[in-house]
Amino acid sequence: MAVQINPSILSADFARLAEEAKAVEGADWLHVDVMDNHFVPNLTLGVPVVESLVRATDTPLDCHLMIQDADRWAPQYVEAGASSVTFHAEAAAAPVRLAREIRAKGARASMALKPATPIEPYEDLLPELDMLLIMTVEPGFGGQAFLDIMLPKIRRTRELISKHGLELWLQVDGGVSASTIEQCAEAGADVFVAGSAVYGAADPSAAVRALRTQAERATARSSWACDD
Ligand SMILES: O=C(CO)[C@H](O)[C@H](O)COP(=O)(O)O
Ligand SMILES: [Fe+2]
Repeated sequence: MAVQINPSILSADFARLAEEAKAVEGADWLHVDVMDNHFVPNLTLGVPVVESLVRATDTPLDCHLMIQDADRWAPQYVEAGASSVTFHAEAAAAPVRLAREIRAKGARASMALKPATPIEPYEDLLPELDMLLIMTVEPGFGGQAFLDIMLPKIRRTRELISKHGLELWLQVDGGVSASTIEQCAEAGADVFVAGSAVYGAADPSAAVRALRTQAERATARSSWACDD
């Protein structure tokens, strides 16, 4: 699968969301961080803003729900027009049922793991998912330092994906930048969320292109991609 770069609008100017979304057209997806001030200690946006963003950009929306009661809310983000919906494993009472509901409503189903949540208990669920998100910071805020202690979990997840012959995408989110994206790609990630590294740059589109080039080069020299 080709490398994908997903700018996170968490680091954009929320008073100019439509313009900020257009500033990264050419990216694969627009990553939208939904926070409820319960699952994480921060509050961002909800369904009405997602509906407006869908109308404001041609880039498909990758909604990352950092909210409690994911079983109740995630389907509403599909109805709002999100093309991919990620719920947290820690916030879903019935993750298999929820993933099936998201797919049945027409979006890609994705599950996220906080840094302290291991992948191993979820091995049998992987075929139910289109993407697995490994958080490389504690969720809640942009601009945090990348947790390189997550690299072994990325490697183990890539091994499970290969072992089961799955098409599952492996996303990393948090502290992904020019300094860290190559380690993530070499470990096995193929979808990269970048907030501050894109919106903090003078030219966000150029930052997306530069990150893509770095990730493609790192993937090409990685052992996991060569094994395919
Ligand atoms: O989910 C998130 C935080 O919980 C964000 O997507 C993430 O932190 C992006 O910001 P940055 O690239 O600046 O770390
Ligand atoms: Fe995110």
